[in-house]
Amino acid sequence: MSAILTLNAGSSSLKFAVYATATEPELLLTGQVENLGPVARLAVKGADPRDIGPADHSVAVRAILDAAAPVLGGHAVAGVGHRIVHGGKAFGPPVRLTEAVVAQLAALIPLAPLHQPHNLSALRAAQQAFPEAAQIGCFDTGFHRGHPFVNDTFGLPRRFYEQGVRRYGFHGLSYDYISGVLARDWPDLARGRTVICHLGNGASMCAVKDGRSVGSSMGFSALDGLPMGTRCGQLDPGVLLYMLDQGMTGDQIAHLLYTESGLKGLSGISHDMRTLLASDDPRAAEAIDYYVFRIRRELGAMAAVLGGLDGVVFTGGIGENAAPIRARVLDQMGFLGVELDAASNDAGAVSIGAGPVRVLVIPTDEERVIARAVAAALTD
Ligand SMILES: Nc1ncnc2c1ncn2[C@@H]1O[C@H](COP(=O)(O)OP(=O)(O)O)[C@@H](O)[C@H]1O
Ligand SMILES: CC(=O)OP(=O)(O)O
Ligand SMILES: [Mg+2]
Repeated sequence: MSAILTLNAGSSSLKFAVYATATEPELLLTGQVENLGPVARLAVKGADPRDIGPADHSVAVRAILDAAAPVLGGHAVAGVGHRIVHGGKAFGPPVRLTEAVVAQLAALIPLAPLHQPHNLSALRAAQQAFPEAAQIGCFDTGFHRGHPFVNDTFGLPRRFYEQGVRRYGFHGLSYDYISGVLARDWPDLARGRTVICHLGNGASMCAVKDGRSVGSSMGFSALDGLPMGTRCGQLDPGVLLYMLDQGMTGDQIAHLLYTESGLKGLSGISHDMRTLLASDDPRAAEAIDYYVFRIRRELGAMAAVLGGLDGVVFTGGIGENAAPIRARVLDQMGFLGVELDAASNDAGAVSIGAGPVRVLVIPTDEERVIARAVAAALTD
């Protein structure tokens, strides 16, 4: 029996899964190295999490290959599926990661510096470990490639659009997975108008109509839209001009916007929502206030884009686990038909709405979307 390995490098975690190859791959093992940085943790399902000390993405890949070895031992790895955050203008559906493709993807590193280099270094590690396996790239931007022009463009001279300066949108593997769950379990909703809130360390929202993305809060890079763990979210471009005028270099600005901003920058305490929720420091409260405010604003904007709302879905580390954040996001949203059932929300139920708009909490599974793509590629 052959196996599929998936590698999903996020900004704060490296998630993996091992499947037995089948059209609907059968999960054998899943886990992640989380909290990448000075005290990273390896959490493999079914085992106690353990601290692995300082770990960047490359240390994490090695820890994952070690952790997966006992399960992989009995199976030949036929394919490795990689989450690739940015596919740019050229890539939508999954592709084989040939050297020519990798060269094009490497050119997109400046557009997703927290992800793209790690996605590609995970590929190199996997090529070394499994030289016979098919290496398949699955793009976070893919789900959004059919965006209508108005949500794909900026108000810049046309040549920038032609060059690829577009609102790509990200977290597409997550939105693809959630849309699949809706189609299976809530078919009426899948045909309707839904806002999916992917609230993880990176965060975005997607307006989905009849199963297709018609708008995303993230744009050209994974900086736009909502404030995130360490990223700023939507910013007046005049602020960038001000920073340049103050003598900051492009690299300094990039570092500030990607790694020193968002919840971390506003609170001065942590990028981690768990820490902020547990803190009684007023700066933590203000960071959360801004986070919630921006999600609410985007929800209203997306309801307008969709021409109404049939469903709201929460997913991602914060969306799935932080009941108080969900409650605050949906407070006083009755004018949109959104009411929260507080008891279901606190109990961690799947369906937490009380009004006409269905409100759901659905754990995302980007790995499964990747594994399905690998399985399909293996039969081509
Ligand atoms: N119980 C919880 N309450 C609040 N926030 C949580 C909880 N569990 C996880 N989180 C948040 O989820 C974030 C990680 O989300 P995740 O989707 O796994 O991240 P990534 O973007 O790296 O894929 C963490 O930064 C943490 O703030
Ligand atoms: C695109 C992005 O922000 O991804 P993540 O949430 O995994 O950091
Ligand atoms: Mg993620």
